[in-house]
Amino acid sequence: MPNPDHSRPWTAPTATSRLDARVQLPGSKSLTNRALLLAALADGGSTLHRPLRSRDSRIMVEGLRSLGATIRETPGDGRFGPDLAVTPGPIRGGSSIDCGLAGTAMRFLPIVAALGDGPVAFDGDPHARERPMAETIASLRALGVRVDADEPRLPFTVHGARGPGGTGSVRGGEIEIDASASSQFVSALLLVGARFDEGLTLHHRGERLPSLPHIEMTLEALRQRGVDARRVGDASWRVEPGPIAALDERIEPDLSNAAPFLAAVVAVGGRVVLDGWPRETTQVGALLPQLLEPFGATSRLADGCLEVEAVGGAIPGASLDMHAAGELAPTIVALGALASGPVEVTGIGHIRGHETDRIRALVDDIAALGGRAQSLPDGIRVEPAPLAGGAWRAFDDHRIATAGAVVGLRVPGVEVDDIGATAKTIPEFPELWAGMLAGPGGEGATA
Ligand SMILES: O=C(O)C1=C[C@@H](OP(=O)(O)O)[C@@H](O)[C@H](O)C1
Ligand SMILES: C=C(OP(=O)(O)O)C(=O)O
Repeated sequence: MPNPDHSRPWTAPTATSRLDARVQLPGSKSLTNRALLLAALADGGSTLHRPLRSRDSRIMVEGLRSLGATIRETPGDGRFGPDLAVTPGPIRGGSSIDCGLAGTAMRFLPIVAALGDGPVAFDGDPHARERPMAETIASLRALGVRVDADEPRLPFTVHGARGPGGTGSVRGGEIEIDASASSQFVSALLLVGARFDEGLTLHHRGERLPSLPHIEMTLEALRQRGVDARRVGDASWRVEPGPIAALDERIEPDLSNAAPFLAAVVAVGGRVVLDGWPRETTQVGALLPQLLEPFGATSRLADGCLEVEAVGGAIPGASLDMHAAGELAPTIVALGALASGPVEVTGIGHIRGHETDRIRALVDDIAALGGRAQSLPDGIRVEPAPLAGGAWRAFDDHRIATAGAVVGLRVPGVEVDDIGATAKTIPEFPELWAGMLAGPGGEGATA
């Protein structure tokens, strides 16, 4: 699926007054794509209310349609578009799926394809071919599923177990993988494991396990659908075989995409209220109030909204281990570029395999503005330095693009080369950002 908004240059607006804004964010990518996939494997029809509508969710919708699900748009009550009604069908082969740059699609859909009745070819954007995929291929082979792959990455073809020469079904049982490069390898197998004859017992053996909250999200999504799914050891999980119940679900706003809006409060000072902040959630973005505290932000959850306040001015330095929340790291590093003390973020070596090599991208972008950032074996360190306007390259990465927006709040003339990269998970970003800066008075920024 081509990226429709490719290369849209954008001058990041600079804030001219303290923030006073209320923001409503579109649905969570991680929750939407899990709900879509589980609905396609369920025992009846499900409706997703207020789903995310973005490139990554469209890729998941198209992929599941190719694999046999019927997915229709139905009128919704959300600001960001229609609901999605999903009717499962027998998993079928015979298609090609373009995963774009969506990690959830490229890791989750091949495991679904293993249940099908023929070959399914997977590919993606040029950079998707560089993202780690070895464990997807190895785990399918360990499950007895044939995968044709010249290299341990995209493109490859999965031969569904019900197809010619297949074993008729995926038996499941006990397997071991190394999920050091991505928690999505674990989530993918757990999401589909209930449809294996013997369910699945999965062990991770490797030097680190990033993004544990995303695995917890997977387990919870399964349990909400009546599947017995649980952690059975430090890095071991079990999913019992059985039906996946249909479920109508209202998708929470994307709390990870709240990161730049909340970082803006630290950068500029003032107050931002985020609507629809869940009291309980499995989203890793729920850690944001705690992550922003060392930078001087205070947060309050009341009446279903999160209110974040900061005084503005000098941003203190900080040292954070973000292994559980790597997807939030680019935003924190952007604050680091504006801080008056050193900011070090560690535990995030694996984000070199995200949409782009995020550590390199951030080091280069900060350097291009005259800043001082340095790559560490498992992270990044930013030293205080005066910044000047200049080019900020997005590298097709939504979170690098929005990190540029955060820096631009205090540095006039930051030119993000491709704000269209935000179409991956938050296509409305430029409008929402402008709305936040305009505030109730409508005069909070220079463009
Ligand atoms: O399962 C998911 O929905 C995700 C898991 C995480 O992946 P990694 O473990 O590769 O970081 C996260 O960074 C990504 O944005 C979404
Ligand atoms: C790493 C991310 O995405 P993906 O799902 O493509 O891995 C992300 O959104 O920060």
